[in-house]
Amino acid sequence: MLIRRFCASIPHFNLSPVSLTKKPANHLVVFNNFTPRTPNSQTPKSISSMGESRRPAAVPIPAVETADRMELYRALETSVGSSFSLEPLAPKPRPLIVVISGPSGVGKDCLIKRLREVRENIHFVVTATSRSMRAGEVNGKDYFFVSKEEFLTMVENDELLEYALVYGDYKGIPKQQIRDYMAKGHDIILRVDIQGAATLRKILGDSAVFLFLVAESESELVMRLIDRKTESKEALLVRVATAKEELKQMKNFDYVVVNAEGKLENCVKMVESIMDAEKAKVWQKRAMI
Ligand SMILES: Nc1ncnc2c1ncn2[C@@H]1O[C@H](COP(=O)(O)OP(=O)(O)OP(=O)(O)O)[C@@H](O)[C@H]1O
Repeated sequence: MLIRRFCASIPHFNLSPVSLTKKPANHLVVFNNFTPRTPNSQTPKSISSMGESRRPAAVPIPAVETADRMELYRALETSVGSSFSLEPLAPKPRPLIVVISGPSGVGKDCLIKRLREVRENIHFVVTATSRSMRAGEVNGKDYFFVSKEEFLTMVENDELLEYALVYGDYKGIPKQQIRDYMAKGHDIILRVDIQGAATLRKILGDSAVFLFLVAESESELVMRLIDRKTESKEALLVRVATAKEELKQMKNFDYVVVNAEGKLENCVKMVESIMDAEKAKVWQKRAMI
């Protein structure tokens, strides 16, 4: 019964009553109706077209308990009629575009900085901005700091995937950087505000992965902004009020990731897991920029 099922699973396998013969217990002999494939041989077009005289010889399959591993492997290979391929069974993962967004002060920069330290083959797209540099920031690493005029020229030349005026400053994503790194097989990380994420969703649709970063609570989010001490009291008020509205946009994202107080490492692991899962999908996203 088992042999019948095994044979039925093999293409071109003719399980006629004469196909199996009794042999000593340690050897199963299978007569099959194909020519083992060699570089110069072809699979027969149809079994019925083969004359009796061309039937291949019996292929003995040694007993599993006593057989040499490779001998058994080769016998199985011959019996199924083709060599077992060394090619990977999983399709090659495509480069991902990961959009990371969330309210101001939630920890987007911290998350991305750590992700870049722990994960290979990712490229963080350096955004162009017309805002002035903060203490500790490096031009070309954190942002490309440009004047308003230079920024608007980039817009005119269609060099930006998306751009927006955020709190009085322009921010935009250079297209060429994405193309260059995707061509090298790198995953692309984009950091945008909520407004930017909505625009990117319209442009990229489901071809990118959208992550919404949150603190464990609204209160914790406000504390983080206060502690960062980078905003004036007026700017702080705008960011806090905006954050309340932005939290409502969570539903437009694919994943929500919590960056809890003192738990940045967990947050990074979660993002890595999401990226790994996306890469293991049978139908992977294909982003075209
Ligand atoms: N898990 C965490 N626990 C405690 N503090 C954190 C955590 N993650 C980030 N922070 C702190 O929160 C503050 C805001 O972080 P960060 O600048 O990365 O936020 P952001 O989302 O990039 O903000 P913005 O959008 O305004 O640029 C920083 O002072 C950072 O050190």
